[in-house]
Amino acid sequence: MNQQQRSILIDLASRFPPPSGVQFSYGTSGFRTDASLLESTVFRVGILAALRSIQTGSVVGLMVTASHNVVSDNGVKVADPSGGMLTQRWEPFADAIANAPDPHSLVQVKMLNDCNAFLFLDYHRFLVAVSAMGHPNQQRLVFVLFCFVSFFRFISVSFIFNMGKEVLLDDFVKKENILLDGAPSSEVLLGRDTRPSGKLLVSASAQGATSIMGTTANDMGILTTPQLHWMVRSKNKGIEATKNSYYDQLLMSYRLLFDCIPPGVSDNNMFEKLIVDCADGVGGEEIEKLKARLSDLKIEARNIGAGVLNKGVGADFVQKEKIVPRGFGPSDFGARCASLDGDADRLVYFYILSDSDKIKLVDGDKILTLFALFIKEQLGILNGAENVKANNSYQPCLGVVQTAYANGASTDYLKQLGLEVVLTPTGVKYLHEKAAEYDIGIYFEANGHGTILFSETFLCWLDTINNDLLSTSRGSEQQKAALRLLATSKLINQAVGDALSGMLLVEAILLHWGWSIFRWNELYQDLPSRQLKVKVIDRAAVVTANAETLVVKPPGIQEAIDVETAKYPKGRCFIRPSGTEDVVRVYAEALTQEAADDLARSAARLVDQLLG
Ligand SMILES: CC(=O)N[C@H]1[C@@H](OP(=O)(O)O)O[C@H](CO)[C@@H](O)[C@@H]1O
Ligand SMILES: [Mg+2]
Repeated sequence: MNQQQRSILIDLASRFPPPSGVQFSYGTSGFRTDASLLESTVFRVGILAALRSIQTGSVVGLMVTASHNVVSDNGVKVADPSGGMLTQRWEPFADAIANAPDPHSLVQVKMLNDCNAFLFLDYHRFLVAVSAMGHPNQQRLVFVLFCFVSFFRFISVSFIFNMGKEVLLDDFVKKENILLDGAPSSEVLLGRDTRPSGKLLVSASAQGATSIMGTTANDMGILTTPQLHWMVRSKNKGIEATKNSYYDQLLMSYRLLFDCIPPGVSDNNMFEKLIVDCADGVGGEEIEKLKARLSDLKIEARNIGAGVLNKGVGADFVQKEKIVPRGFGPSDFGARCASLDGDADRLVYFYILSDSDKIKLVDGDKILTLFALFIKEQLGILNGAENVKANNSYQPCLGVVQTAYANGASTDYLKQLGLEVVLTPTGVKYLHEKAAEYDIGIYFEANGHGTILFSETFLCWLDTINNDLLSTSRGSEQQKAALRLLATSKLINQAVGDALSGMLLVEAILLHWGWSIFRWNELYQDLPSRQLKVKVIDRAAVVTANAETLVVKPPGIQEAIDVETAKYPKGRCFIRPSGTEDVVRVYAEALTQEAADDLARSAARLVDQLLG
């Protein structure tokens, strides 16, 4: 980093001093906290995004959102050039840059100032000594001695103080081989959800990004988190990256799936409207845009922005509380309903049970199961095709990825279908990475965040098969199966979980089989479960292993949980530190709701006794 860049950066950074006494950590989903504490962090994440863009020679995204958190919170996360989450390798740097104590510590060796302080002390001593002497020879001697001592002190102090000290940005740039001088132009796409604090924070992040010379910050305005990820991915593939092109792609592929519905499928479900709770977040406005262009699906959007974001509404509320969200009531009994979260990257379905505020939740696990059944069916049809039999050297591998929060009944059901099911730690960065190892990888968190990833190899193979079938048996079920899979790969967001695209795929699959939400929900019965959270002094004291199903630290707690769990038939229980809140989460599952509640409460008590 040259001197000019250094001074621009220090000057800008000093306008965004970090709050005192706050330690930031790039958690499950970037940095998240009270919005008033975040200006310096988003500025610095802007710098990080610019450096990542320079390193990869690609467009990088920066999203200002706190998803399902309360409206006064905000957050920031980076989308890598693939459209996925920031590479985990850069997370320690994200922590370091967010926690650097002052602007100078980003680019300068602060310790030189300490050396100067030592020299000042010497100079002061020198003046005192000289003024006490009468003879000029004595004064000269003291002067020479002063010069010697100061010189050696400067050398040794500089050496000792700077030994092992790092200049954060310079060191990182060197280590990651980022060529700042003469680098090709770099670009960061910025986006935000509807939080009132978002505008100011985006402006700070833009200043951070452009403080790195040659970087352009392109503000995409208010959009859903998955839209920003989709735009980053598209732009890097040379595809137009606008909201319009996003909707074009979604609607075109939905239409293709609609046109491929097998003949004779019951249309019971077809004309019933879908009611969507938009969490009073960004999904509200976006779903209105989608609706305006959708002729084959009736959608009624509620909680589209007039109420308080995420308050008694949204996917997180519905999934955790299992009660009707604000704006819904007994008159909606029997309707097919869905909930998005504040930034529209989570989706759950539900229906209202009669005479109560209770709902039947159709969660991320059920969405995953629906997708898995559909893909499996299409692959089965395709395997029956002569062209595929003739070219059977390639067998696409389908894998399913869940976390420990997946309901045990869903995992059992998926395994019974003969599918390979893998568990990863919580956080889509882990699930996404694992799913990308398959030809077709389906991942979902129980809370409704997930997608289907298709490998390039599989898509090339599918394209060839589809072209062959087009010439030999156009319009056959086999050719339609190939087309359905191709359309699904375009409809479902390949960058990240996306409530809007996920919702269209759910709707297309329900239509494909003529299923109601009740039929879908009957695939398997969820085991009763309970989630609790416990406030602790230091959540980092809890260390887990085996995809968060075992506690390694503090010692003794896992054994105690095991003793409690053994008391309940089909009992399962685990604890883990949250990555987005200052709590330890407790999850329990058992044969009855009462048992699940008891087990969760006993585990929460253990956590409280040991760590509270
Ligand atoms: C139990 C639960 O729902 N945890 C959520 C929540 O993470 P925690 O680390 O549990 O706070 O927020 C994450 C980001 O949205 C999401 O990926 C994750 O699934
Ligand atoms: Mg979200």
